[in-house]
Amino acid sequence: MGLKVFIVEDQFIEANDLKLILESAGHSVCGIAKSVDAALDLLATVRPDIVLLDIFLKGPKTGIDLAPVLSRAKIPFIYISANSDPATLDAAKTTKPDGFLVKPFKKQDILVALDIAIYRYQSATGQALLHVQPPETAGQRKPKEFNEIIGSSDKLLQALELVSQVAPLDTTVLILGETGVGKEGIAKAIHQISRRKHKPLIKVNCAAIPPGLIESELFGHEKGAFSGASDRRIGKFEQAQGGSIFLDEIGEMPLETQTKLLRVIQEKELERIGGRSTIKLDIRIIAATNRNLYKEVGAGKFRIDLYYRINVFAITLPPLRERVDDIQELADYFLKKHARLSQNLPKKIEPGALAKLQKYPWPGNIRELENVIERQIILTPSNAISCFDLPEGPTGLDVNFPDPMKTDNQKHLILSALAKSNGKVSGKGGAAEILNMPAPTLVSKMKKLGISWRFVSG
Ligand SMILES: Nc1ncnc2c1ncn2[C@@H]1O[C@H](COP(=O)(O)OP(=O)(O)OP(=O)(O)O)[C@@H](O)[C@H]1O
Repeated sequence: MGLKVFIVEDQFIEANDLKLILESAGHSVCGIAKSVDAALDLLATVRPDIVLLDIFLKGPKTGIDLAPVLSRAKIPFIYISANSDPATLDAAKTTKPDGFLVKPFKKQDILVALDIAIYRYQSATGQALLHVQPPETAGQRKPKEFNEIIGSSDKLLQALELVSQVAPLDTTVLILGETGVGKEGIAKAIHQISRRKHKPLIKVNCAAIPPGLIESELFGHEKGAFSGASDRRIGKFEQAQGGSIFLDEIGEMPLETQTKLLRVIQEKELERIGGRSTIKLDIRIIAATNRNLYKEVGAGKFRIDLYYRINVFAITLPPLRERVDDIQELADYFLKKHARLSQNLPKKIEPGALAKLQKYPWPGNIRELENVIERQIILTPSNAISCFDLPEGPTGLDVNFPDPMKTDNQKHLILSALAKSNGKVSGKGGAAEILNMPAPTLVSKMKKLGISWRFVSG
């Protein structure tokens, strides 16, 4: 059974397009209004399940003026707007919408936004609209696409159910969860289940790229785009052509880059830095963060329009302390994995030691569990592990201290910065400034990585 949708939109063609999209998906449209006053008149006679609400309308009042009326009547609503001016978006945000779509949008964006809005609304109010089934997990078995994701707790299966629903579509997915919960594994699974699986999945760790280089990393540059750009560089978005891009730690992206990213996502095209031609993109975006992006929006660190673009379909992965049922399976998996790597027989964990693992709060989640097990294997000469040496309180282990240079491609990043600074290491415009690190640290990293002084001009 479909939803009863009410449309508030002053453009006839757009309202009609929306109607066709909704009806083709089995929903019904119980009214269309061009102004707030017309909407109020009609809403006195019909009770929709949800309202699609344009911001700028005919007459003096805006969709933002109608929002509190809808909230009081307990009718969920999604803003649909072409307007991304910050003051309007901020005002819209304070009305707590159930979704936000930025025009232009695709049919699938609308349908997914409706499902999510209703699902969120039902979870928040407990008021069932009956049309959307929350994922069922009782007694359910894990699909084989998730063989590499260990665990079978209800909370994990609920998240995997959402993954199965969204993966085959081209919808943007936002994966949320604390550090080490397995967000990257989920991004890989989404790509693998999608029609894009034979094309690349390109990962970008937004926290690991120095702010001065992030744009050329993402969007590429032409030869001569800036001093030191001696070759054309194809950015990560282009490398992902036909496939998916995984924007990890998206909450760390500098505001200026967010503006460009929003454009790329909206227009589905980009220009390399210094380039004149426009390159059409066919990519699926998967983003992840361990931050509360909504709070970042409030603090002015994340653009609200990008937030809604990215947050089309969010999947939250539970922390390990809420998946106690999975700890034994995960521990056995890591025991076998490390036995295989060291060509030994796996050790067993005694019940008392397992109980200790199950009581620990795991601030670093699965990554921390794997580290603890690996360490204990080394420290235990016998075949059975009878005890784990775990810190009493939260360990601080793996808690957000992103080291901008902790990447496999340090050398590449340093060389790119040197190319951009024309070989200058310290001072204004120098590589150290671009990389946002003290010059002596950079010099010592260069020595370690064998980057020759020959390269450096001053
Ligand atoms: N369900 C799982 N089964 C097996 N291994 C897992 C599972 N989830 C995570 N891991 C392992 O735990 C480690 C951390 O996972 P991952 O890097 O995906 O976490 P993350 O949420 O992306 O962390 P961060 O926010 O720090 O980037 C990886 O080594 C991964 O292989």
